[in-house]
Amino acid sequence: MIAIPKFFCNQYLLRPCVRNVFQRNCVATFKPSRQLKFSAVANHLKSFKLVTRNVTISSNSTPTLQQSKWIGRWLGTCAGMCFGAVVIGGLTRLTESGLSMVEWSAFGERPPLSQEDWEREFEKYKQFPEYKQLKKGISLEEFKFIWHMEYGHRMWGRLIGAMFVIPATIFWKKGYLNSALKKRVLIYGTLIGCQGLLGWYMVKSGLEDRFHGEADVPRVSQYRLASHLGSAFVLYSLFLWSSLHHLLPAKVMEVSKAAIKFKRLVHFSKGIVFLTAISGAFVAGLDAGLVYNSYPLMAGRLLPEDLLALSPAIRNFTENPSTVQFDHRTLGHFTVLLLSTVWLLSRRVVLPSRARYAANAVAAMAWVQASLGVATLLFYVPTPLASSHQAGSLVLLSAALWLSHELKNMKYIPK
Ligand code: HEM
Repeated sequence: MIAIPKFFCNQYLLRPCVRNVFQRNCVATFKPSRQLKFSAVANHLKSFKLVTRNVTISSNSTPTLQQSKWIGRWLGTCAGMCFGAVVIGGLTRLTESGLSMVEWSAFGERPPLSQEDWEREFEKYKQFPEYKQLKKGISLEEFKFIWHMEYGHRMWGRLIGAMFVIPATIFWKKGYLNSALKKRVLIYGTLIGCQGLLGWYMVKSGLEDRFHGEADVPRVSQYRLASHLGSAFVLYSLFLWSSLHHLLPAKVMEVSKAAIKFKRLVHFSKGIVFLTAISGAFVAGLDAGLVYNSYPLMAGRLLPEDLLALSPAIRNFTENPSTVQFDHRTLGHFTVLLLSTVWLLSRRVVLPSRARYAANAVAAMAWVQASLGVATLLFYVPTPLASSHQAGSLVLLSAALWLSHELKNMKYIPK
């Protein structure tokens, strides 16, 4: 039996007959009669160990196919849970619940159990600007609702932590993880921790005593909201990418120069989807979805009158709600145009069949997402539409990631 790590196949671009066996597995096995065919491969694998008389070339750096599947399922579950966290976080923001818990503890806050506990918690909330300026006079029942929304979001985050750490420890101990995976696990774990800290750092900005006057609405900093959402998107993307790597490995293909250009365009589009999503976070953070509720014009104009109202001009891009909405619309339009071009080009180049499905999904989702955005605007940001638009951005990003993952192993080999 001969076992060969997948990265080796990618690196050496093995002939198609050999590749087909390798693509699906991190480790491929062969009967002794076929060994000779792979002797050339074996020669390259000097750092691997010859074990049995059937020539087992094994590397402690490679999980088996079965182990790889389990790792893929685990990372896929973490990705799904991150998706859930983004949706719950969005609902928490849209129901104005995010500032109801005024304290934070890394290992979990104890929920109030008795009537006295609840009243004490409510009293604490009353000391902060959101209650004083926005929610004065709400009942204890209303407070309980917003408190539970925020509590649910925090606990979901901790559940992700547990869902990540427990299997990671088991897989690590059982030797399922090679050194590259161990590094990744450490990075992902750190990112999960940072995500929680960033969440609290964001909430703190809404609790500070810095809101004065009627027009000054107590809310979290749009910069911190965008960072919290952005890092959630990064974490989700890493989990999804690694899960695809284990469950749906990309085909190794020799392709034309045009296909390589297409691959670069897909990478660029993925970046633009991410950028558009971050600009959306600024719209959400400044409640900029409520400043111009007409489409395609903004109060009858292509460019809003107050586009550069703040000085210095650079501040407008992150602090002026009109400019922030304008930028997000423009980026949204550009995203749709770009992804439609990707779809058109995908018909003209030779691609793996799954990549074609992914290109269809990306283009269709871009149109759905833009339509949801327009509807959110025209109906003055109702919670169900705004939440669907937010979830749609993750679906769109997932489709873009899937497409670029399918193209990952396409290589151009000059003749
Ligand atoms: C097609 C690419 C688009 C993507 C990837 C995208 C993504 C996003 C994201 C991630 C948010 C933040 C949601 C949140 O944190 O709650 C957002 C908010 C928003 N987007 Fe988009 N968007 C796109 C297109 C559009 C278009 C074309 C429009 C309208 C012309 C639009 C209007 C809005 C509005 C009004 C909000 C604020 C909603 C709120 O306050 O919750 N979007 N977008």
